Amino acid sequence: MIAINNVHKAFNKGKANQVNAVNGIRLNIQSNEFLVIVGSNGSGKTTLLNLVAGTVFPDNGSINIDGNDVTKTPDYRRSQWIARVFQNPMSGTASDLSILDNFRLAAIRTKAKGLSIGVNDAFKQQVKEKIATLGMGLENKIEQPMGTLSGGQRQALTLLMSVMDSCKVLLLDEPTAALDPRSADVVMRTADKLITDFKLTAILITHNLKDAYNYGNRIIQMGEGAILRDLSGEQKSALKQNDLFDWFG
Ligand SMILES: Nc1ncnc2c1ncn2[C@@H]1O[C@H](COP(=O)(O)OP(=O)(O)OP(=O)(O)O)[C@@H](O)[C@H]1O
Repeated sequence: MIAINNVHKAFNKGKANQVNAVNGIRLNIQSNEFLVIVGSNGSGKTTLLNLVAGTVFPDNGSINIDGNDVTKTPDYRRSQWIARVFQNPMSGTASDLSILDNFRLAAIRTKAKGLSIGVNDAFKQQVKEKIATLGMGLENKIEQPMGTLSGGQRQALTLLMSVMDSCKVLLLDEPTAALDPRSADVVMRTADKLITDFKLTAILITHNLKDAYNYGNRIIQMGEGAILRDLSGEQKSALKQNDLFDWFG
């Protein structure tokens, strides 16, 4: 689904403060793979995600998504394949608008899966049914402004709106970093369920080693712009949580 072929990305190129953020990475991510990326601060995780999303272009190498060479394709044109959820729960939705209106906007923007656009009761009912699948009781609050919800509730709705798009790839950049542990737990479980239900290919960046252990079917550790470890399937299942802590020893 995603092929990253010998990709390099340096910042401040040719200057004394040049940083080789991504340093010749080769990575093939299969359809339905849920890849977790861990690594120390500054190891290049977000830059790698930005390269996949198209907000940053590589200096060399190529990137393919779903069989298309997207190396020079800007992010807004990659959104036909890719949805992205950021750390900040405020970044994905409009605070002053109701939950319903946020879904209406998302439906207009993306021709969201399973939603026919309109102001009628049928649309409202469809939104309620989608939101009910989160199991958070938010289907009874759809007239409430988004800004009145907690960060966790908002992040769960952002996730739902993102994946209802026709996307095949979900990028999660520390989606729970701003949340309390309980909300973080709800959001991660929601993400996991949506990834399974919508058969998505997903990449999660996290500093939470418990989440890195519990979620995903492949894990890579990055260091200095390179992949230090890459474990998938049974190798990941065989990992102990302490092994992950040892990686950062
Ligand atoms: N736009 C930029 N301009 C200059 N340097 C940058 C830019 N973006 C990233 N870098 C540098 O590239 C390196 C990798 O940064 P990146 O954000 O990808 O790391 P990260 O692993 O996601 O870190 P963290 O865990 O702290 O979020 C860092 O040294 C960072 O300072």
